[in-house]
Amino acid sequence: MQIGCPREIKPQEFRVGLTPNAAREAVAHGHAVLVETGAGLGAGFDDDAYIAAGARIAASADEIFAEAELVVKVKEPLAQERRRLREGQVLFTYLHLAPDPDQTRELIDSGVTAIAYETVTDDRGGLPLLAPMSEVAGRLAPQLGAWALQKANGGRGVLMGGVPGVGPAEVLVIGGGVVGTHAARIAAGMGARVTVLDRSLLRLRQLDETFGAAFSTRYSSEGTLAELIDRADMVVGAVLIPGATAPKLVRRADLARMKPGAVLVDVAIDQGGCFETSHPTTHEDPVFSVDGIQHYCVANMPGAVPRSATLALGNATMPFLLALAGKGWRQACADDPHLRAGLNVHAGHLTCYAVGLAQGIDVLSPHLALKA
Ligand SMILES: NC(=O)C1=CN([C@@H]2O[C@H](COP(=O)(O)OP(=O)(O)OC[C@H]3O[C@@H](n4cnc5c(N)ncnc54)[C@H](O)[C@@H]3O)[C@@H](O)[C@H]2O)C=CC1
Ligand SMILES: CC(=O)C(=O)O
Ligand SMILES: [Mg+2]
Repeated sequence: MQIGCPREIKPQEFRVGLTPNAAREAVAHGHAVLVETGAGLGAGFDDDAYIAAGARIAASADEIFAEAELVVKVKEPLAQERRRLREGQVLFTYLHLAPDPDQTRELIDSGVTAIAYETVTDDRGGLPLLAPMSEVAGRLAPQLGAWALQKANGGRGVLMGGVPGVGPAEVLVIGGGVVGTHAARIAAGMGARVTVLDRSLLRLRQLDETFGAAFSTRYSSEGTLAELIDRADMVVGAVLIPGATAPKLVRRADLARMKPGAVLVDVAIDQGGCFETSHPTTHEDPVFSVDGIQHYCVANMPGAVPRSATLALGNATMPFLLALAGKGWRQACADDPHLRAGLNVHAGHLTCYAVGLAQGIDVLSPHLALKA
């Protein structure tokens, strides 16, 4: 199969969908690989690394979209990329469709078959293609939040770990999944006093058993949130209902009760955000203030560390990429219900229930899509 990997064009996005290692593996399995010139540069992979892996280099994204049967990317296609997609082509990337009606409509209209990394599942209830980027974003969240807490950056001027005689920052993490766990670990490691909220008692038990006294856990409810938000110097939003728009857990009225200059890091912004006052920002201009509360809402946080993030993503996507290229999407999705859970759009139909629910659009069951 012809696999194509364009350069990412989202502002400040330096990750790449295919590592030279993955290209080498695909070529070894008999596939042809076409990579846009310069696609890997931001992650530290030059064209020669891809050529050495057996790939060809394309001069433009147009060539990739025209030739590739399977397009592999990192971020959702932007409008100019969506215009190049066509029926019969398979797109394998993050999509985050629930909060994005324009993208949803244009992907449906294009006829493409789109498999979203973030809704592929595994047999332990996890999201194996979201997890590596959640690990990265979770570890970045306290580091970036600490930057936003600095006075010169508009924050409250609180040091995460405090100093002898002065208490540490209070960090509240809402959602104890992959992002939340990694954020809590790093914030606690920086010396902050950390509390993690989740609605899953099982998850809270696992965190307690694994991390002991490094941070506290509380059951997530409106009451607990109301109690803890007033004290927080930093709140990390890390909830997820897979595929769906994030629930709004902190309302604008709640900001008035918070400490002036406190920081909200809304990692869940790619699913619409879990703070009512959030809107997506970019690495170029990551922070804005509402009612004196700092908001960090970058929707592609791992793009800040493209080398680490590309390697981590490439490790996770490789087996699915090889299955899609080796068997074709239809057989690969028929054989693997977890990959099938990633199918979001096919031949003019939406095929993801959570997105359909969010946008009020009819959904074709992924099972039926295999026959369409
Ligand atoms: N901004 C960015 O660059 C990135 C954003 N993300 C996003 O971060 C979010 C979290 O991802 P993961 O940690 O991988 O998900 P996950 O599924 O591992 O964890 C989500 C947790 O939220 C909990 N939860 C759901 N509703 C809740 C509520 N009302 N109160 C408290 N907890 C609640 C769930 O029980 C679960 O433990 C997702 O929206 C994901 O797309 C992930 C990577 C990068
Ligand atoms: C998960 C995601 O959206 C990202 O890594 O940018
Ligand atoms: Mg994102």
